[in-house]
Amino acid sequence: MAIVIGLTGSIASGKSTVSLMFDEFNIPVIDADKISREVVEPGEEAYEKIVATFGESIVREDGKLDRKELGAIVFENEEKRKQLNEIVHPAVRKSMLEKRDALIEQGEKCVVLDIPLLFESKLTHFVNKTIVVYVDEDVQLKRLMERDGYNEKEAMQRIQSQIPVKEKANLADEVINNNGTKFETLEQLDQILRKWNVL
Ligand SMILES: CC(C)(COP(=O)(O)OP(=O)(O)OC[C@H]1O[C@@H](n2cnc3c(N)ncnc32)[C@H](O)[C@@H]1O)[C@@H](O)C(=O)NCCC(=O)NCCS
Ligand SMILES: Nc1ncnc2c1ncn2[C@@H]1O[C@H](COP(=O)(O)OP(=O)(O)OP(=O)(O)O)[C@@H](O)[C@H]1O
Repeated sequence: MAIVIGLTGSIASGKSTVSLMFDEFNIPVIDADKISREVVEPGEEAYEKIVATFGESIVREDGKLDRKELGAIVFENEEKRKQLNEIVHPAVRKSMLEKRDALIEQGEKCVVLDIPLLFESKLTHFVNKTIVVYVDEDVQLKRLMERDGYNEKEAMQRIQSQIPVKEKANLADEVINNNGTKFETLEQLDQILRKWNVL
């Protein structure tokens, strides 16, 4: 029986950082953020729906979505964020499940689904075990502002659009504390995977 791990956390808590560590263990990761970019490429059904809903101002000159502009709209307005989710999420879910099943079919013993909104979207039935990558909110805010160049208001809007990472930690099978160094994070991941007999 393959084990399917749901990797989650809050924005900028360190999911992608932990994802890269799974790569080093040769464990495949299916990345919901990456898929959510693929399913909105021009010509895809979700793309057409987004343009019809949000208007031409969120389309760049090259025809692709202006993600910065769309982000500014949806993180300012909860109703619009929900509308966008309703368009994008079904296609993301379908693709993730197909990829998960194909990897298991190929004989992978462990597959990771990296899903930022695993708990918000109630997708825990997609996985057998959950890991939350936790950081204190001050560390999260600082890393988010540094990584994406948001001001404090923009960063806080994004943090507050999700269930607080502290609450997510209570829902997880295992928690990785990513306040420290990346090496300390790797050590915690290594321990969890040994405990689950994945390594
Ligand atoms: C709003 C969009 C255009 C902004 O794009 P941008 O390139 O700036 O950000 P990116 O997609 O890399 O997301 C960065 C992080 O923001 C958070 N986030 C993204 N979308 C959402 C959302 N709808 N609600 C809450 N948090 C979100 C996640 O933690 C994600 O890891 C984009 O995030 C989007 O299309 N979101 C809707 C789809 C979605 O929910 N994706 C997240 C997981 S499937
Ligand atoms: N232990 C750490 N020490 C220092 N910086 C870190 C650490 N972990 C992550 N970072 C940095 O913090 C930022 C956020 O991390 P990362 O991109 O992995 O978060 P994420 O949870 O994948 O974010 P998102 O939800 O936006 O996809 C990045 O710039 C990353 O390099």
